[in-house]
Amino acid sequence: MTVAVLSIGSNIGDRRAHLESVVDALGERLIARSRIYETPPWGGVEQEPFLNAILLAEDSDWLPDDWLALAQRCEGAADRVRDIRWGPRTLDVDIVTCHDADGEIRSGDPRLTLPHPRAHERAFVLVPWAQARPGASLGGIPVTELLDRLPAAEVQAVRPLDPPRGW
Ligand SMILES: Nc1ncnc2c1ncn2[C@@H]1O[C@H](COP(=O)(O)OP(=O)(O)OP(=O)(O)O)[C@@H](O)[C@H]1O
Ligand SMILES: Nc1nc2c(c(=O)[nH]1)N=C(CO)CN2
Repeated sequence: MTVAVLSIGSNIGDRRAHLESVVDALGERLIARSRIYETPPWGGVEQEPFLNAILLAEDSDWLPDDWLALAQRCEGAADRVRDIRWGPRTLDVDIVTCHDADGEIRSGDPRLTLPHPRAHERAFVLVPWAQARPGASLGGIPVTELLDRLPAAEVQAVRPLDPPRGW
């Protein structure tokens, strides 16, 4: 059994529909989801704002590779093209972390690095995650503490869409 924390983001086309497509693909695996946040682009590329959210999902048989395969299927279905690193995209699905019965799974494999090596420095990941799971931690450090380490302006710029409309 594994539980995965998925970060989903979109800044091209029908951003909300792209996020919803991952909820649909997860089906009964979905166990929790954050609200949807509008977030300034992270990573230095000038582009439109993103919508971001965090999804938590569970499967009794799946291994980390199965979560990556689902992420890549969803990106493919959204006609995701890989061009500029950290550039605009219809849909980005990252595996932030994955737990099994023994705890947080660690992997240095570049095809699937766990926990995600940049998640701890991204307010667009940490803010929704803390909202969906107030006690969450990453690499043994509480998400709220990771947030305290980021510039306050970056954290404050991650704003929930208003009104929530079901999310
Ligand atoms: N934890 C992970 N989650 C998702 N993809 C990962 C992970 N670790 C490694 N990868 C690999 O990273 C590759 C590039 O992913 P992608 O193009 O989505 O990167 P990116 O979103 O531009 O950047 P970032 O990884 O910083 O979010 C994927 O092909 C995938 O195999
Ligand atoms: N705010 C925000 N910025 C990003 C995002 C994202 O999902 N949200 N994804 C990126 C792709 O790697 C690059 N920058």
